[in-house]
Amino acid sequence: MAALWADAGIQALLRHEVKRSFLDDVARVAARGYEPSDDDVVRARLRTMGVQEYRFKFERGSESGREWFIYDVGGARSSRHAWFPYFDDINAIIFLAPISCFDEKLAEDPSVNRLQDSMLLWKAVCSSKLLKKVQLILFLNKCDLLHAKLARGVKVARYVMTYGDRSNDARTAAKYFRQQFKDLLTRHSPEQREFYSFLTTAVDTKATAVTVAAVREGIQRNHLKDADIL
Ligand SMILES: Nc1nc2c(ncn2[C@@H]2O[C@H](COP(=O)(O)OP(=O)(O)OP(=O)(O)O)[C@@H](O)[C@H]2O)c(=O)[nH]1
Ligand SMILES: [Mg+2]
Repeated sequence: MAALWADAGIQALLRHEVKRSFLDDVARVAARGYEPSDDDVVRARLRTMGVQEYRFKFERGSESGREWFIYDVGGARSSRHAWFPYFDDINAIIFLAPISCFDEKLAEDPSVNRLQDSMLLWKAVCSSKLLKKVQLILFLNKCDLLHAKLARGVKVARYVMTYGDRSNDARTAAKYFRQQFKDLLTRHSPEQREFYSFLTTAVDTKATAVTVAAVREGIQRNHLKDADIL
């Protein structure tokens, strides 16, 4: 199932158009009575401080009465220590890695490459004994920006030495990064586990809703299997 979705992600990636910025929309945003749309909300930069908890209770459908707890954790280095108390009793981690950032540095440490930092963090999560039973789901995010960056002529091989003479298109680059993350999971997980990955553009709310629905189903199925209900 994961592979199927990932391929769908590649198609979406190749079709993707770059999102507009707030500056393109200044008249609308500055108008009296402006109300942010869903697109505006996902385009806002709102740094997560510490950990934010969200609870959802389904009122209808097959999941009626079931409650989900979602914890959004800050990804900045100074926020990561706050994650550990939440490792105890979770079913799944959705890990977002920005694949367009292969040529960027961390704001908190300009000597560190952002994608490299994501990979090291992913490796640490995969290696954790505390998390060995937790389902890990990787979102290779910011595919629209990856596409735009490569179309502008930025060369992956200039920043990622191991990229070699592979083609400098978004599809090849995304596949290459996905394989790197997969290798880390395979090599560093304390127990064998499945690699679930999706190519995402989080600001594309329609496509993301489809991905999230698939992920939700996958987590649910895993949970029921673990509880021996399936
Ligand atoms: N173009 C584009 N922008 C994205 C995408 N995903 C996130 N962004 C933008 O990236 C910025 C940062 O997003 P946040 O959600 O604040 O990032 P975060 O990873 O939660 O950061 P922390 O809360 O500090 O951990 C926002 O302006 C988002 O709109 C994407 O797939 N494509
Ligand atoms: Mg955040």
